[in-house]
Amino acid sequence: MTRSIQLLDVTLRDGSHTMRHAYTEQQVRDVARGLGQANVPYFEVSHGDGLGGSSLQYGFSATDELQLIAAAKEEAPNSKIAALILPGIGTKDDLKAAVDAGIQMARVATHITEADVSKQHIQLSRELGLETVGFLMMAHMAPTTKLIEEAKKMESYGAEIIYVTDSAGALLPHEVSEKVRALRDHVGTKIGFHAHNNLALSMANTLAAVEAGATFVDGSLRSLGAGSGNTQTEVMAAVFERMQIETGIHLDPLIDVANDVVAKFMPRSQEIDGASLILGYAGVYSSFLLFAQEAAKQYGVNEREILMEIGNMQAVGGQEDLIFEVAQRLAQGVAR
Ligand SMILES: CC[C@H](O)CC(=O)C(=O)O
Ligand SMILES: [Mn+2]
Repeated sequence: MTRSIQLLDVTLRDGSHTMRHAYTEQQVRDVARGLGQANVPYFEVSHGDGLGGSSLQYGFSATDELQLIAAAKEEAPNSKIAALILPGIGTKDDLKAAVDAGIQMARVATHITEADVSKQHIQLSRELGLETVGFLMMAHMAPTTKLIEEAKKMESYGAEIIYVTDSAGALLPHEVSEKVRALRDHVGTKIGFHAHNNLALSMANTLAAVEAGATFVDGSLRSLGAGSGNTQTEVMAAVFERMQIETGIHLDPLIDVANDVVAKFMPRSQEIDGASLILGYAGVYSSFLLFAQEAAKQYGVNEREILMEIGNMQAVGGQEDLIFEVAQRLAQGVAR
């Protein structure tokens, strides 16, 4: 029997962190057109922190995300466009507006232990006729039993796909296998996996997820995403083709858009440098990287020390302010 996988590209959302939320409409059009030509089934467009993320706390978007979603839809009418939404950041009105702009999938994201807050957004997403994902972030921070408990809540609210999201790029392949297999055995939804490459494990972890039963996997072109980026979409498509796993994707135009479009505007190539390695090692949210670098510069302290301390504190998304507090304390030589 031929196996098939749905590939979801997050260049135009997770990549937005690395682009400092400054995607132009033209860049989005060019990437979306390429993804459409390559027959990529799903791709995500929005501020890096999801709908409504444009703010002082997370960074203002240079271009309104609804305008970017509408432009992407025009360029890739046959791909399904997803938007991420975090309850507490994106409102129900943001979700309705995104539907008018052209999304067909909502990915409702919460911290791994906080699925309760996704109820209203998941229910609304279903009412709006969207394909609905529960996106459990920072999956390394909870034992598998807790993951199952939280996933079951999302399933009961109406989620059709539940993601194990390795936001920090901290999971090891055997841990991914265990988590995905447990979901497969205990939850009735489809299962997805989202990786970050901070420990150079994103591809290995993605394959572990697929072998354990995930049928949705995320990637970004040239790995353009937070921290060291995500599993590289075009590489993943090539690997799946070699494994005779059906994705429906045309490899050549995908490689073209990665190299002729994305590589031309990305601020730097996605490598694992000292700081991004520490994200994975210490279990820190990948989108904290640029904040830590900024704080290190501002207070004249070492960015790796900040990230190690943030990892020890088990900081979670929404606690970006802590990064600056830690930097200030380190500059003053004050221990926690
Ligand atoms: C909400 C921000 C975050 O970037 C979502 C995500 O992609 C992750 O947790 O990895
Ligand atoms: Mn991510």
